[in-house]
Amino acid sequence: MNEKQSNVAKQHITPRIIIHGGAGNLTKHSLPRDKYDAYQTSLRRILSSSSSLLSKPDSTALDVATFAVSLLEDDALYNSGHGAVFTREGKNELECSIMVSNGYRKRGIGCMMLQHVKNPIKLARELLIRGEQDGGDGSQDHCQYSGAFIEGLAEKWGLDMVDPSYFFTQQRWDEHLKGLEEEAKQKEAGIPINEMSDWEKANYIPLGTCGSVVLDRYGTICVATSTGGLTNKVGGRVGDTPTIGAGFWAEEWFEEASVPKVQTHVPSTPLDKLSRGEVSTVLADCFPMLFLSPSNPSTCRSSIPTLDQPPPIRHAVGMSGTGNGDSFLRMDACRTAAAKSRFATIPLPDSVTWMAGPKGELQKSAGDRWHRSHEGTGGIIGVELVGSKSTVVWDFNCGGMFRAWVDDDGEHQCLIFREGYHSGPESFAI
Ligand SMILES: NC(=O)C[C@H](N)C(=O)O
Repeated sequence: MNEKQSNVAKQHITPRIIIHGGAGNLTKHSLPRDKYDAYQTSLRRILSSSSSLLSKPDSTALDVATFAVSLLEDDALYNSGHGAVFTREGKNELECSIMVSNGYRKRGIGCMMLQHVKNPIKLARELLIRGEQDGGDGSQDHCQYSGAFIEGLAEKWGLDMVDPSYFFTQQRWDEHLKGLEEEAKQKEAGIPINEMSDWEKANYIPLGTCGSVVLDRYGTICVATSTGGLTNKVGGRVGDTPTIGAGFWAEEWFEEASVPKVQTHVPSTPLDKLSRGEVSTVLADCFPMLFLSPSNPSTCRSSIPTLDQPPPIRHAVGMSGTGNGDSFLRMDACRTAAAKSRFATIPLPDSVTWMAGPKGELQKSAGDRWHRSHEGTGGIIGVELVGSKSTVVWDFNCGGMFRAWVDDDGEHQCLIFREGYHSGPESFAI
C-alpha cells in the first residue's frame, strides 16, 4: 500500500455486493411464475450467504466474490459449472475470470476451455493469488490461460476435479438438441443461421453467465464471472467472460480533491484583524521576535494558517457482464464503460446504461441484426466507489437480468424484470 492508498484506507467504507445469473430474452411466457420464484429463491439464498460472509471483519472482496460465484456454479439453474450449456459437439467448455481493483500484481485472470475443474472460479482465484510468488507456483506471470495445462495446476493445487459428466443436466442437453434441430430447419427454409427462430423467441435460451461484484471494507472491488458460454457455440470458441475488458473489468484511480477556496492573504488593518478575533496575528505583526519558531528561528509563523492539501479521492469501479459475448468482445464493453467513467468523468450508473441499457452502445452495435439475432443483447452489474461512498449498479437492454444485491439501507433486493413479476414483457417484442 503506497502513501496515497494508506491515506484513503482510513476512510470508513461500507462493503457492497451484487450478483447476477444471466440476462436475455426473458418474458412472462418463457419465465412463468414458478420458475421466476425458483430463481428468486436461489438468488436470495446465494446473496444472503455471501453477504453474511462479507460482514465478517476480515472478509475480502476476492474471497466473497469467489464464494458467491462458486455457489452460482453449483446451482443447475445457471449456465456455469453444473448446468453449463453444450457446444455443437455436445461438450462443456467452461470459462471464467476474476479481477481486483488493487492488491494483486496480475490484477485480472481469464481461464477458458476447462472441462474438469468443478468450480472454475476457484482456479481463477488461485492463479491470481499464486501470481504473487516468484514463478506463480507454475503459472508464471500470465493473465489468460486455457485448457489442460491449468487443469493440471488445479489438480496439483488440490482443487476439486470432476468427470465432465458432472456438468450435465437434462435441460441443457435438450436445449442443445432442440437448438441444432431449429438451426437445421432454418437452413432448409433458407433463413440465415444466426436469425432467431420462433422457438428461440418464445423460449429463454440461457445467455446466463453468472457473476458477482463485491466491495470490501478496505476499498477493494473484486469482480468474478463464470460461464458455459453460448448454447451450441463451436468447440474452441472463446467468449467475453475470460477476456479482460470485454466481459469483466475492475480498476481504481486517484483524483485530486479540490482545495476549498480560502483567503491566503488579505491585506487588512490591525483593527480589521482584531474584529475577526485574530489577536495573535496582530501581536505577531507588531512584535515579530516573540513569534520566531524555535526549530527554525529564521521563519516567522504565518499570519494566516494554510490548509493542508486534502488526501486524494479514490475512485474504483468493477463490472461483470452477461449476454452475447461476441458483442461484448467487439465493444470491449466493460473496459469501455469504465473508461467512459474515468476519462469523461461520468458516474458509473450512467456509463453502464450508456453501454448496456436500452438503446445503448451494445444494442447499437448489432445494427439491423438487433432482435433478429442475439447480437447486442446483454446486461452489466457493477459497483462504484468514490471516496467512501459506494453505489451498486445494473442495467440491461433485453427482457430481463437475474440479479440480487444489498441496497443502500442494507436490505436484500432481487429482481429479474425491470421491477416485479408484473413488469415482465408478455412476449418477445420486435
Ligand atoms: N452466458 C453468457 O452471458 C454468455 C457469455 N457472455 C458468452 O457469450 O460466452
